[in-house]
Amino acid sequence: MKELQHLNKYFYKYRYKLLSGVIITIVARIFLLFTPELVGSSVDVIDEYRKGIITDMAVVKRELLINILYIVGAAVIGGIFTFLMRQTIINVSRYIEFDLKNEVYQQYQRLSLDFYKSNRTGDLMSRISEDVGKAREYAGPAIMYSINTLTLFVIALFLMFKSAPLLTLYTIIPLPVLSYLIYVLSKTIHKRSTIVQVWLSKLSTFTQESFSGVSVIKSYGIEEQVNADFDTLSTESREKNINLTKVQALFFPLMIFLIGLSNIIVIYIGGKQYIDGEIESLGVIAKFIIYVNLLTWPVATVGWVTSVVQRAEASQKRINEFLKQEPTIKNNTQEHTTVEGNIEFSNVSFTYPDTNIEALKGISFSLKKGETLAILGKTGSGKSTVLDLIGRLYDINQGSITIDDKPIDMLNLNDLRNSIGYVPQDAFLFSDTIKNNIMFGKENATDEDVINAAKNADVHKNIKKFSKGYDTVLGERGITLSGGQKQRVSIARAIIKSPKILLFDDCLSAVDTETEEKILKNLSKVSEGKTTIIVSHRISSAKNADKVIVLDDGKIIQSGSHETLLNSDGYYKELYLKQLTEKEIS
Ligand SMILES: Nc1ncnc2c1ncn2[C@@H]1O[C@H](COP(=O)(O)OP(=O)(O)OP(=O)(O)O)[C@@H](O)[C@H]1O
Repeated sequence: MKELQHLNKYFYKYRYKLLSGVIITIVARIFLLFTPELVGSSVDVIDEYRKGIITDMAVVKRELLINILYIVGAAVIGGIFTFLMRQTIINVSRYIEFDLKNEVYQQYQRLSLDFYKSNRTGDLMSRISEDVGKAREYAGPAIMYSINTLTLFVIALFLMFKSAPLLTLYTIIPLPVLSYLIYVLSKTIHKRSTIVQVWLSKLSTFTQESFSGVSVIKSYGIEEQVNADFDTLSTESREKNINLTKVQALFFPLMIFLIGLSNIIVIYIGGKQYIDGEIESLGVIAKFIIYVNLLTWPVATVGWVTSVVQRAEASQKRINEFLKQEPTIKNNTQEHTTVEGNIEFSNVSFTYPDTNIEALKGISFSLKKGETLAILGKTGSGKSTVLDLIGRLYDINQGSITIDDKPIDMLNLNDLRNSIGYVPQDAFLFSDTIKNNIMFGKENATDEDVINAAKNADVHKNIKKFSKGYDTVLGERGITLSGGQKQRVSIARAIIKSPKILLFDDCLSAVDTETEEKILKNLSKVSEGKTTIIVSHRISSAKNADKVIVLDDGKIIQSGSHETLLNSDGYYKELYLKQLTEKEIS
């Protein structure tokens, strides 16, 4: 129960709702317990009439009618309170589930990139859905059924002991056995349903992938192979489901068997005691039969609740492990920082913590506010890493990075990131309208801002061609943009917020050189006064930059302006000549 203590703050938050739920539960159960006593007294009235103690039939009828009215009244009021019981306690558990999901989600947002590298997306999803769901079962149903059982048990046993102590002892003998068996059964059901879930998720991942990759499957003509694989998976999944149904099917027969057993004990022992004169009336046997039936469910839930609490404890443990993690990239100051855009790298080295790859080795360069730097180099030479370090997605291992002469880790992290417009190598767009995808960079942007940004990214004309224009929905169930269009929407998103620092990571690779030329021309206007870094494989993107650096295996092998680099032998000049020839040929 140690891990579940995390939920106590939520219980406290909803203490009034919870308390009213507890009271309502107790009241609901009390009304339920009127029935056995009333049935018992009805049977007694009939018995007394048969024995001649009551001689007037009208008295019998009146007594029975009153009892029936009480039973119906108690059932109606009990029913209303049972409804309210669910409305309070189960609702509280839904509120707690909502809060806990938000808490986990906010923690996900807080954590740094390395956290996402070391945890699989599936795991992150299941913490926030399945594990939170299991914790909810503890916060709602488990508590509700526990109070339910406790109230019923205490009051029913008191009433039963009062009228026939020995019979009570015999009657409750099978109940702990029932509770234990239900506990074992619930655990087995849980184990098997977890396996079913695993297979279900394998099936849905497989199906999802085969839908997304349908063009590859069709073009390779491997439909039959895919069908066969699906068949194997679904057969296995069916077997697991059948295994689960087998144990689930035991649940009710077991309950009915044990209720039957208790009934037999009541009738046999109760009957014997009645004959021997140890019980004063037949009504006792009648009401005991009802008590047994009333107690069976709550007793069964003791076993169920035990296994729910165990599961919730395990789930909450996994959730707590995530909640306890601290982001590796910390915001070291709450003071606001205004960023001007002067960037300096001094002898910076960086090794990725997860792969131990030394991506940068002793990099130094400086950029004044408003200057443009182009970074070129072979694939894997460390270009994107330089941009990631400016956004402080990672902290460096050696050397120093300063922004406006302040160490980067002493700037307010949110202010730093807000002053950066970053266009990643793989443009990521949300399944939302084009307008919202662009506005993502600036919440309060006007339509005019959106259009201007799209124009500068040279994607306005493309967007206008869609029948719904800027309201076109992208992604699943929406339009799929071409690689170049995605890149340009992503550029529009970065420039709309007019940031102090613009980082373009090879984001013109999917557009033709003519469009590239146009975008670069627009960007030179947009980026006026802003520090800009363009990572590229093309000389055309670098030629107008104030400075160029060429990286190779994490080191700077050339630096200077376009002109100076063209005048010296090396990677830059070779690339220039190669791309010049390609252009001439095309
Ligand atoms: N997130 C990461 N985690 C671990 N290693 C990484 C990560 N990103 C890059 N690397 C490694 O760091 C090195 C530099 O990668 P980087 O992406 O900076 O190169 P790049 O020059 O931008 O390459 P490209 O031109 O292909 O985009 C590579 O060896 C790469 O495998």
